[in-house]
Amino acid sequence: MKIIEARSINKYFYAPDRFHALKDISFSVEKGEFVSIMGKSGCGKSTLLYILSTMDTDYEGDLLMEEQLVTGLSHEQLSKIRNEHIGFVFQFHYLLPEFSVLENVMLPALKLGRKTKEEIEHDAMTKLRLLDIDSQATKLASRISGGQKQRVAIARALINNPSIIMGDEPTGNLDSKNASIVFDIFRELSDEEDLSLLIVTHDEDFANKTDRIIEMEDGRIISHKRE
Ligand SMILES: Nc1ncnc2c1ncn2[C@@H]1O[C@H](COP(=O)(O)OP(=O)(O)OP(=O)(O)O)[C@@H](O)[C@H]1O
Repeated sequence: MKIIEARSINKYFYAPDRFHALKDISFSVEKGEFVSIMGKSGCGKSTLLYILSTMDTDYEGDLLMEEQLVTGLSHEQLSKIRNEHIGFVFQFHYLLPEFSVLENVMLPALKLGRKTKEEIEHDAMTKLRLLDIDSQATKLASRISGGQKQRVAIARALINNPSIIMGDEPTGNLDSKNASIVFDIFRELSDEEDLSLLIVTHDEDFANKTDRIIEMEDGRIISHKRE
């Protein structure tokens, strides 16, 4: 099944001048597939991820999630889809420093309001165990290392059991040892949990180990390299 699909997406910016930022972008990510997006600075990677994650609705073309058209839905509907289907991991973890590790992971599920606090706490501990960071649960998020913070950010991205994880340089701020730990976690999530991953990276070693590399140049996809 296609978890996400872009059909002929074009994006223009109008300030200061008209600028064609994404040119006829078409591709899809299958269930359980681990895909990386590479390309020089300014080629449009973040702009594309912003559209695919349904945050930016100002584009031409169609976006489908789990084979349903999402282009044209209201902001409320999109926000629901985002919360239920997409987990985000960024270069900077954006954890709330004054909250505990456990509370940070619980937050997106509390926001969704589907389960009791006890159930959410149980789920959050399960995710923290999966990321092998449950021993840090009661610590303040500001009091753990950079690599640990990124693992907590991944646990948080997983809390609502999304079908896809999208990442904008999630290992960009980590040393090589921690970057490799985070990569291995992504690989395991793809192989064992059948989770789809779409990760923007500048790290060629990282990209070479994913299932497919989407290479961008000047707003276009110029190749799909399958490993
Ligand atoms: N809000 C905006 N208004 C005008 N132009 C923009 C805006 N946002 C991005 N751009 C332009 O669109 C192009 C793509 O930007 P984008 O941030 O997607 O690149 P990127 O590939 O993610 O780069 P990087 O690797 O440096 O993060 C760039 O030329 C950028 O200057």
